[in-house]
Amino acid sequence: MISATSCLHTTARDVDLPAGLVDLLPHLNPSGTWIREGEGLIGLGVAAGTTAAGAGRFKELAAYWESLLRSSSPHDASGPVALVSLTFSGESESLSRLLVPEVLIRCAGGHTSLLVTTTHPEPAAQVLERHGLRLGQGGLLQPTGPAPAEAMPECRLRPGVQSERQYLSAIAAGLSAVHAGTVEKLVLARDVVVTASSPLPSGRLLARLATEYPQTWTYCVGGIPTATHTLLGATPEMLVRLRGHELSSRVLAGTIDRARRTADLVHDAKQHREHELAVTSLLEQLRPVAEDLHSPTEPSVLALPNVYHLASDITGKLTADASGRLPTPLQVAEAAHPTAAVCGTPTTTAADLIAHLEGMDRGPYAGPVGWIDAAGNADFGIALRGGVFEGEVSSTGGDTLRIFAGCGVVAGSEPESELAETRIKLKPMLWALGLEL
Ligand SMILES: C=C(O[C@H]1C=CC=C(C(=O)O)[C@@H]1O)C(=O)O
Repeated sequence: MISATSCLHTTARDVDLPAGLVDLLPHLNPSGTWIREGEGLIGLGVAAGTTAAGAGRFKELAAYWESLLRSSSPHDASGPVALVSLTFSGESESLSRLLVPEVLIRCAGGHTSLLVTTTHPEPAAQVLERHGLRLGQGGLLQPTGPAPAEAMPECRLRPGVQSERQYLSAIAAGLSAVHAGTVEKLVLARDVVVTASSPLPSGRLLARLATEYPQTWTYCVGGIPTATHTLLGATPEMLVRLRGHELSSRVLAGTIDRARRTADLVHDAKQHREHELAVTSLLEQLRPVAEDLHSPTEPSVLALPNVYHLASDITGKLTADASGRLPTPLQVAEAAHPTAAVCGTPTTTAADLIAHLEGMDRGPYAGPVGWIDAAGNADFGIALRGGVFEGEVSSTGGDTLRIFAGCGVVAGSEPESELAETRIKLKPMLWALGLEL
């Protein structure tokens, strides 16, 4: 960790890529990514970063970011940019983290820029070389080395904290709590563990996810040696996106296998109730920090290669305080998290039941993940359809990956079909690893 009093210098310039961001990924060991439809960002190395734990994790990361900005030049939309991942629960043993990459390649609206952030004067070419990049004639940014072999190391799959049978019992217990009226909705998750014969190339894994699931946000946050997890995945759910004072969210809840007909989702009252509770929770939680919140009267259907989801795109505006200050991105993320898409209704009772019935630490799974910039813009997705490297993590990635998936339990849920739903939600990561359930 670099202390918050370190002075950060960011230089920005336009560059060209021989192909796109996604094609660059297999050549690199990213400390962070956030890519959708070929646009977004790749971070390399860590110029500054910190970790936080407990109920105060959002505030601790926010305080660190504020002090970092005070000692940075320049600090506007051109830099610096931080990647952020927060744990689902304040009781997690995992650490929440914020990191400013040394190198950030950012692609938006067909325009690519390069940000190099350092704590001491160092030629940009040297920093780039350290991360396997070279800036050629005419601003062409190219990898210096070849991409690792296409094939993934041999992977094996084993049950996580709960076997499928134990998970079915947890769902049955959750359903009893629904029938007893303790909760109306409860999202229960499980994990599976993948062990590989050699370290998994995280850049190639991310490239496979971004290529096969372009409609999702392919995320990765790692790079801080003191933090125990590197998180990666491809989430279809946006908790909050902030552009100036404009806010938007994509709420997902209600799922069927892509092999079925959309009519099975659209005409299912149980799926709609599950969805409505997720939308209501987000709107209620955002109300203290936002106004003019609009949600569609009916959800739409989001088609992904593995599933159909009910989806609601919500918009609003941040509310300024008496002195005209807008809430910070981390304040908004804290207000919004956790929605009933990943926790339940009512929130606190559901969170207690989750801790008890899942018997595992969710770590960063289902927590906010994304980026913030110095101008107050941010994307915070919900860390779904992903996994966490465990144990020894080499520079190319770890060889043990814990992957998570959950589903909403409401009146009318059937344990066997909820279990089947978690299998299809595990599919993107398993497919990227060359595995099937
Ligand atoms: C909890 C997960 O998905 C959530 C997001 C979309 C649909 C969901 C559902 O239909 O249950 C879940 O609420 C997960 O992917 O692990």
